[in-house]
Amino acid sequence: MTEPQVLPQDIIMLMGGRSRRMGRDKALLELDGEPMVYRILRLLNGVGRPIAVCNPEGVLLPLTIPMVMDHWQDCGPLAGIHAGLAHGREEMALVVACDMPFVSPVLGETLMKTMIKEKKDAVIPRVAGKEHPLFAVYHRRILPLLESMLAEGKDRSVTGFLQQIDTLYIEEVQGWAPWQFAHSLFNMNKPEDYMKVIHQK
Ligand SMILES: Nc1nc2c(ncn2[C@@H]2O[C@H](COP(=O)(O)OP(=O)(O)OP(=O)(O)O)[C@@H](O)[C@H]2O)c(=O)[nH]1
Repeated sequence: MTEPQVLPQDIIMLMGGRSRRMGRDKALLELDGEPMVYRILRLLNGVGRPIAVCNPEGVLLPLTIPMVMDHWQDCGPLAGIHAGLAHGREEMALVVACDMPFVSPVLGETLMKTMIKEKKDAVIPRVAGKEHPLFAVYHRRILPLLESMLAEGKDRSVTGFLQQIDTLYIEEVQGWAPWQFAHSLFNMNKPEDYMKVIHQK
């Protein structure tokens, strides 16, 4: 059997959130008996080299991938992107939130190839005007700006940061219906989102 080709990018799996709205750790939510963190790693197998970015309470599951902590704790996903990029090896990284049950390797590869072709700082999917910066590709050269923004502490929103870098938005994937694009970016914040996924799958 041939091994999947690993593309030259890191995969930064964000799992350092507090899951307050969900009421329990989103990384551990199960679908068909499989915790989300394992599911995402399986779905994205071959798309890059994964790294998990956690909080100090850590992960209650054994992971065979490198795990790092945020340098700025409780500062949200932007701090997780920073930690992942700082520990990454490659020039680019695909960021993925741990609460996205339908992530697509095809979209991951499309974002990366677009990044290589267009030479941007970030390539972000956008569906019906809504940005999805937590399934997106970022270039390592954004690190210094990211660090100064986190250190300054005024605006730690990912969307605020995207306005300061050279960001390209992609609004379709060749050969995909719009619903497929939206579906692959669905994320779960509240128990009702999780219930919807369980009942609709
Ligand atoms: N490393 C890291 N990841 C984070 C942090 N905050 C959120 N995330 C991750 O970012 C993704 C989206 O998280 P959110 O839903 O915005 O935040 P959350 O804290 O998990 O959930 P809420 O408490 O309900 O807002 C998930 O994968 C989280 O694990 C953080 O401070 N550090």
